[in-house]
Amino acid sequence: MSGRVVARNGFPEERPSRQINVILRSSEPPVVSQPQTQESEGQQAAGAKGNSQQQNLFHELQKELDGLVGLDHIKEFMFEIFALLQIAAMRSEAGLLSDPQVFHMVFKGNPGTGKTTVARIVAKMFQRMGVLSKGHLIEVERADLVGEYIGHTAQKTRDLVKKALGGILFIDEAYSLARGGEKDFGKEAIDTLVKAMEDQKNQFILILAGYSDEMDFFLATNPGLPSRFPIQMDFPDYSIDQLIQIAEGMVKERDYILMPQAILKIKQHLLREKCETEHLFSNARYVRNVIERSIRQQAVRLLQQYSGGSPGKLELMTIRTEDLKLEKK
Ligand SMILES: Nc1ncnc2c1ncn2[C@@H]1O[C@H](COP(=O)(O)OP(=O)(O)OP(=O)(O)O)[C@@H](O)[C@H]1O
Repeated sequence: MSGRVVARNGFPEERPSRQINVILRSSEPPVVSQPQTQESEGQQAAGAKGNSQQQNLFHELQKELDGLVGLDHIKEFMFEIFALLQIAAMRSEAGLLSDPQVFHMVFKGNPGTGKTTVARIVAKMFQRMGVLSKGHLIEVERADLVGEYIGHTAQKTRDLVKKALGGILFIDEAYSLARGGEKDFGKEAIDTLVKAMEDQKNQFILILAGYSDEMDFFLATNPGLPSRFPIQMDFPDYSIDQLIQIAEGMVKERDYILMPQAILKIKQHLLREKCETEHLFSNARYVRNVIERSIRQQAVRLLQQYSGGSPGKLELMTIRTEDLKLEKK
């Protein structure tokens, strides 16, 4: 057994007990540090400081990912990549081959299941791990890629790929590019993207996102595509308990608290709403809207209740059942 402390999601804890240091750089794969006998003490100290800053940034992202409710398979996947890159560095130190992998992905799931949030974190983590040079996310949809005349689409798409270099190009509802068939300009966008994946290999990551069934159909009807996207991730709907956990996390990070009766009321409402709207239910985004609306209602209530005076700190933090406006919008 190694002495590494492994967190719940599989990543090493912040202070690993083993002796190997991982250097996380912005444009190269992580490398394993070796004792540098010729380096001056000053250089070593500066290097160690930079390395520990990089590691801290990486651990912050790791915490952000771990802080997301559920999504265990995605947390495990990120650890796989982390392990792969460390071992790749060790292999090249040992003179062994370590081919770069293809990281283009398909994210499948209903609205509000965390696809964009995860993509944003993955972009930054990949930058820290040396897979991407910048780690930004460019989020687009059909209208951003498709133009109005022949040649316009290819130009628009190439411009967006250029913007995404060093980061992730995230295409929401990617299947809408295929909706008009062969004659539609969407086809031109797909062809341009495929060409960019060849020409700018390893310079950006493409993530196609959308509803599961539509994504499956899109991939099945474009036979050239599936093999270009070796990583497919499912984002399942959150359970009611997970949605409540998400709600509690959202109020906590905004310095509010939900009264137990308010939690119960949200729970009952979510059960009803989820059942009625099925795959249109927007999961964590729905919860976020409920919370933000309640915060506005609480402000109105407090202003009316304390006209002239100021509510105490606890009152400023508390969201009560009367602050929840949960009727259909
Ligand atoms: N697991 C989670 N834990 C905490 N918050 C979450 C989680 N998943 C999503 N959220 C929050 O829900 C909101 C919507 O998430 P996000 O935009 O990532 O969903 P999406 O799947 O990309 O939706 P869409 O497909 O409609 O664009 C964001 O505020 C995000 O922070």
